[in-house]
Amino acid sequence: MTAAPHAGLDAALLRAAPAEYDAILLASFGGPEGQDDVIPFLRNVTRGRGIPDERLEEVSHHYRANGGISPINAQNRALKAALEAELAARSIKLPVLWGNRNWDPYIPAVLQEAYDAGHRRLLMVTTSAYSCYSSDRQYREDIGMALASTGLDGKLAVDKVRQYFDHPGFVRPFLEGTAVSLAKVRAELAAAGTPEAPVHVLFSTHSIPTRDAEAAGRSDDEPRTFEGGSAYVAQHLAVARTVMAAVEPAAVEGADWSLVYQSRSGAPHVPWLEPDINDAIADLAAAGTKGIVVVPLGFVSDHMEVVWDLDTEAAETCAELGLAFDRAPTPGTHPLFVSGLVDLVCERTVANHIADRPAMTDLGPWYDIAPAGDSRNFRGEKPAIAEHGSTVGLAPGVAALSEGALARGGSATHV
Ligand SMILES: CC1=C(CCC(=O)O)c2cc3nc(cc4[nH]c(cc5[nH]c(cc1n2)c(C)c5CCC(=O)O)c(CCC(=O)O)c4C)C(CCC(=O)O)=C3C
Ligand SMILES: [Fe+2]
Repeated sequence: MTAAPHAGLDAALLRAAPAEYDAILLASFGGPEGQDDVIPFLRNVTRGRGIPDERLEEVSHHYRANGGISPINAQNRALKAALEAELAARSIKLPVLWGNRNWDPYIPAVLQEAYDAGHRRLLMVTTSAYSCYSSDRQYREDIGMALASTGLDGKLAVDKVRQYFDHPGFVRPFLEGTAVSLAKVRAELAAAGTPEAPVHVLFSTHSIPTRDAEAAGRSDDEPRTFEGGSAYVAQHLAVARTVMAAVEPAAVEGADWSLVYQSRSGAPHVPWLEPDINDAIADLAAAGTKGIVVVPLGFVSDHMEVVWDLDTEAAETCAELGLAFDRAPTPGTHPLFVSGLVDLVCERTVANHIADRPAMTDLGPWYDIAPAGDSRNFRGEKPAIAEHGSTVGLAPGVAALSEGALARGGSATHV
């Protein structure tokens, strides 16, 4: 047992009492499904920033090269089906609705359909595990804005499960995958006659602006310092360490590891998290590393960021430098991940309630209700659900998340 996270706040305020939900909302990013969708999709992603289509065309090359198709929607359809099967196997009668932030089926339409079908209280599960604006608050704002644009605020309640970066259902598939990838790279080096050659594990996640990282997982009322300067970095470091500690000692022997970043965009003068994975690979090669295992720790499925930036670009960097390379799988529809997501739902439900809140790092279990101001939106704050003191997305009769809606919702277990 370790100190409770968010020691400066009453931890009970960040735990939601179990409630009676009538559907699960699987919320994701969305992606284009053909060449004609690419520019409209990118306009959605960069909405409100006035980026000209010519500039959008420049960032579209990975979609263009793949027939204009992102793998992400197919992966979410598969995840939805897997969740439905797991719920049915446990006799949990909650339908799974699917909605995206940037492509059809769009979240506002899905909320309207849910309401028209008689649903009144949804529990959102996102395809995003860590804390930062893009992976947490932006989803909560998009629900807030959708409730406003549909006029459903006060009629349809939407809550959200905690960020699950250190839930065993998310971590264990990486643990398995890292061991397998290490064995493959070792075998390749052995076949080349250099079984003792140094191998390095690169845990890779999405780079974000440094300012966004620093605002992640904290509020102005609760100044708190994190390893690496932010909750976003600290969460990744803690999970990476957990994975390395759990992988077979023989497999990790002689293998060092580090956290690296990928998929940077934005203006060059704005600082983002570094080092970039390709720079890190070049530095490691110069220092004598002969094999690279890439673990896409920041991602839930093998979407475009993974298949392009890792399987294409990082793999090419390794090939050019003569390094052995293997990329571990993302959780995708791994049975442990699917059942872990259902467990996260059951933490919040009255029926089939699970009181245990497992977490594999000292940082978790992360909160159900974000502290006020958490993961700030520097482009202008919007109303967000699942935030302490917010009145958006609440069930009728619930005054505010700072009052009667909250109670200590079970106990934390570090596993
Ligand atoms: C932290 C994070 C995640 C992980 C958490 C999560 O999963 O949510 C994530 C996921 C994803 N990002 C994706 C795609 C894009 N992200 C962009 C732009 C940006 N992402 C950012 C951050 C993140 N992004 C940021 C700080 C920007 C800069 C602009 C801005 O401040 O918004 C752009 C615009 C063009 C460009 O700038 O390159 C695109 C097209 C897709 C779909 C992939 C597919 O189609 O398979 C997915 C899953
Ligand atoms: Fe992104």
